[in-house]
Amino acid sequence: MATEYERVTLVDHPMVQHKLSILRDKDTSSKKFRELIKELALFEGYEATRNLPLADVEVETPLCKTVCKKVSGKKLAIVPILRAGLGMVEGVQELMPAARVGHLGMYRNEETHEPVEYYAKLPEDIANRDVIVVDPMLATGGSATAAIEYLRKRGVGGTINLMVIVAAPVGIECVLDADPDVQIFTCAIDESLNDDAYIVPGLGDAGDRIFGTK
Ligand SMILES: O=P(O)(O)OC[C@H]1O[C@H](OP(=O)(O)OP(=O)(O)O)[C@H](O)[C@@H]1O
Ligand SMILES: O=c1cc[nH]c(=O)[nH]1
Ligand SMILES: [Mg+2]
Repeated sequence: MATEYERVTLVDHPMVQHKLSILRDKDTSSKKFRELIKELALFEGYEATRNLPLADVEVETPLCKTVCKKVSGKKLAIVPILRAGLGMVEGVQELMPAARVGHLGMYRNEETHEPVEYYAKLPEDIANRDVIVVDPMLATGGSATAAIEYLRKRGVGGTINLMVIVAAPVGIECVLDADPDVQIFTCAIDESLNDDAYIVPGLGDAGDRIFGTK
């Protein structure tokens, strides 16, 4: 559904809200957490690809020839922000098996909360692709903004969609201000950030919960 922000879509299907509630629960296991992140990424992917262009194709059914539609336009790349974004890749890949995957490694400095870039490996032809950046958490917006700026510097001139699971208003505003074209998809817009820049109520540290590191 539309939100107060022009370029932000809230994916609030009842099944999404149900799964998100389980994801937020501190007693949800790491295994279940990974499954839910993957499922939510698949559901969100439907929304993020809603406006993909279609072209006519001729198909011969067992009965006759007919004209149908197939997705056309630019090829896609999925770009997870490591680590937590990795948890969303498989869900989006189920929807778009042919999409290439690029990786951007970033972690937040615990004191300044600024993103530190430590890895990048993108498809060679990234400049010619539309991109879906995936990361479950949009907190201050520093990591997502840095990722989008990196992609623009690497020549991505077309569509960049950012898919997150939980977003804070300050993070949304940071990303929208930084890029005039980016579209954001999120399953929830939470209240605020705490003093450690964690989203409240949020779901904790997504990377640690996916990989069991804490
Ligand atoms: O909007 P921001 O304030 O930048 O915060 C969000 C970032 O923080 C988390 O990553 P983290 O730094 O915990 O790294 P990890 O995925 O390796 O755990 C999260 O997955 C985002 O990338
Ligand atoms: O709430 C938050 C904020 C940043 N990163 C997370 O994993 N969770
Ligand atoms: Mg983390």
